[in-house]
Order: sequence, then C-alpha cells, then structure tokens
Amino acid sequence: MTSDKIPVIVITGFLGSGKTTLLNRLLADPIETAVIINEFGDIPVDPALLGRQELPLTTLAGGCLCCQIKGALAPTLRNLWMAWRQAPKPPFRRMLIETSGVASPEPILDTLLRDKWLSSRYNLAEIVTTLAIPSALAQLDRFAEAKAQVAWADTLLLTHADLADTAQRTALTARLDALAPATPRFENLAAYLNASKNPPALRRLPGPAGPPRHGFSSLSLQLSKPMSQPQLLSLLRELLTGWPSDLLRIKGVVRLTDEACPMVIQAAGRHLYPPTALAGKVADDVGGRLVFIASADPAPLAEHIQRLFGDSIDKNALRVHIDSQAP
Ligand SMILES: Nc1nc2c(ncn2[C@@H]2O[C@H](COP(=O)(O)OP(=O)(O)OP(=O)(O)O)[C@@H](O)[C@H]2O)c(=O)[nH]1
Repeated sequence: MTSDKIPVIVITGFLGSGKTTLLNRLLADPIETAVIINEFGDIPVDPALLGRQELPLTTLAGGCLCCQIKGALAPTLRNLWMAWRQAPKPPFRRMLIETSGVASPEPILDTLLRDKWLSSRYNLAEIVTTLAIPSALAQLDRFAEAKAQVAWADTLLLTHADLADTAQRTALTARLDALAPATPRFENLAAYLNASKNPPALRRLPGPAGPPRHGFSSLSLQLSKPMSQPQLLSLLRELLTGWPSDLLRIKGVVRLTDEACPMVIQAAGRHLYPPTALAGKVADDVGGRLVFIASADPAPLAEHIQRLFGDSIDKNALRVHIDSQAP
C-alpha cells in the first residue's frame, strides 16, 4: 500500500497571504493533481482564480475545515481515492489542499493522520504556510490561528516581499526565529519552488484538543448589475478605511461596465490591489460576487455594505456567516 499512497500537500496561511498564488504555481507543474479548496465565505471565489480548470476539484465552502466543515474532509478524500482507484488511468498522483485563511491546520492533520483508512492511502507530505511580510507580524500578534499555522508548518513561505520594507522583514524574521526556529523558511516563491525538499520523515500527531475557537465572520454577496470600476473601488476603499482593523479580506470576481472581461478583486491587510482581468472566463452571475471576511460582529459591516452598495446588491443572495464557535 505504501507505494500507492498519494502525497498530500496542505497549503495554509492567513487571509490573503498567497495560498491561491502558490496553488496556481504548483498546478503549472505537469503532475496530475487533485485539489480541495476550503473557503470560509459562503460563495466560493478561489476556484474561478485557478489557471487550470480541468482537474479533480472539490470546493468546501461556508466554514473552516478545522471546525464547521471538518467532517466533510474525510468523505471527500475517500470519494476522490475511490474514483482514483476505479479510473482506467489514475486521474491524479498528488493532492493539494488549500485551507481557508482562518483555519488552524491541526484538525486537518488529525483527519489525515489518525483516520486509519485515509492514512494508509494518503501520505501527508508537507504543510506549507504562507506569510505576507507586511502584515504577518500583526496577524501573529492578534490571531491564534496565524500562530497555529506557523507552529504546524513544515515549510514557511514568505510572500509580498516587494511590498515590504526592511523594518517589516527584520521584525518578522525575529518573530519567526522565536516561534519556529527550526522550520525551513523561504524568502520568496521562486526560492521555494527551486528548493529540493525531502518530505518530513517524522510527524507528531496533534493532541486531542477540541475544535479551535474562532471569532471570524464572512459576508458573501452577489451584485445584481455591473458597476463601473471607479465606483466599485471607491466603495471598497471606503469600507477598508471605515474598518481598518476588522475587515481582514475582500475578494471576488465581478463584472465592470468599463471592462470586457470579468475582473478579480483582491484586498488584504488594508491593501487594495488593482483589479486584474480573468481572461477567457465567463462570470456565472450577472454582476459578479464579493466576499468580505471580518474579525468582528458582521452586522454593522453588513449594514454599511448594504448602505453603500444599495440596489447594486442582490438582496436574496446576501449571506452572512458567523463562526459558530466564536467566543
Ligand atoms: N505584490 C504582491 N502580491 C502578491 C504576492 N503574492 C500574492 N499576491 C497577491 O495578493 C493577493 C492575495 O493572494 P492570494 O494568493 O489570493 O491569497 P490567499 O492566501 O489565497 O487568500 P485567501 O484564500 O482569501 O486567504 C492577490 O491579489 C495576489 O495576486 C506577492 O508576493 N506580491
């Protein structure tokens, strides 16, 4: 059975730290790969951002793999393995799991390592944690999940070096030296991809801790009609300014009146990225969709969003998801 085991790479890291970017880069390798993407928001966005679409892809949305939808991981892995066994030509030789940005990885390890059926068929090869240099230190100070992602990592991948200054680099290095002194660290994606890595031989089983306690919420919406780019960006900037520490992430795929292609919207760590075209793809909803992830009670944020967007929001598709284990 050992030679049949499918290697699993878990990609974790805080909101907006570069997990999907890494996933896309790994998918550029000519290795047949199955992908499981976990999104905290109710309306998934990441699958639309994948450069490769013709792969076994499962999206588990509306919570974290470490708590609300932990139970979904084992059956998903089982079903994929059965399909793999029954296919005339195995459709994949590697499994990549992207966790949500607010997930603690240990319950995922627990599923992969303790479930006898799964652990005899899948080999947990690596947990790679992405950390955006400009925002990682504040996230490590504030969120237990960010610390857990570092603590369980086999590899730390630093990202957003181009947006970081020397002070941010030095402070993060000192923090990681204290938190995870022995964990290999890569300064950028290219260095990570170039490194020849051996999967860790020995792996500790997580302790029997209960599900993690989060305090996150998400708000997912569909736009009922396309907006103009300046109009949308101005609304998003107003939200980022109005909620400087509670609004952790915005992402989405939207239709804009002044663009022919659907456009990808990204904001993380208060930074709003310029929208990028999702060339060759057709948005499956009229105006597109946006997901907001916050660390606070989402009601005032939802009210603010509704007020700002007015009738551009499809009210029937507005979903607020509050972490049920919030303290
Ligand atoms: N400038 C810069 N932008 C980056 C870098 N890595 C990723 N990004 C951008 O940062 C934004 C967030 O990246 P993602 O890969 O979607 O982050 P993520 O961790 O998957 O986000 P969530 O799934 O929402 O937690 C996107 O706009 C990326 O293009 C980097 O090294 N430098």
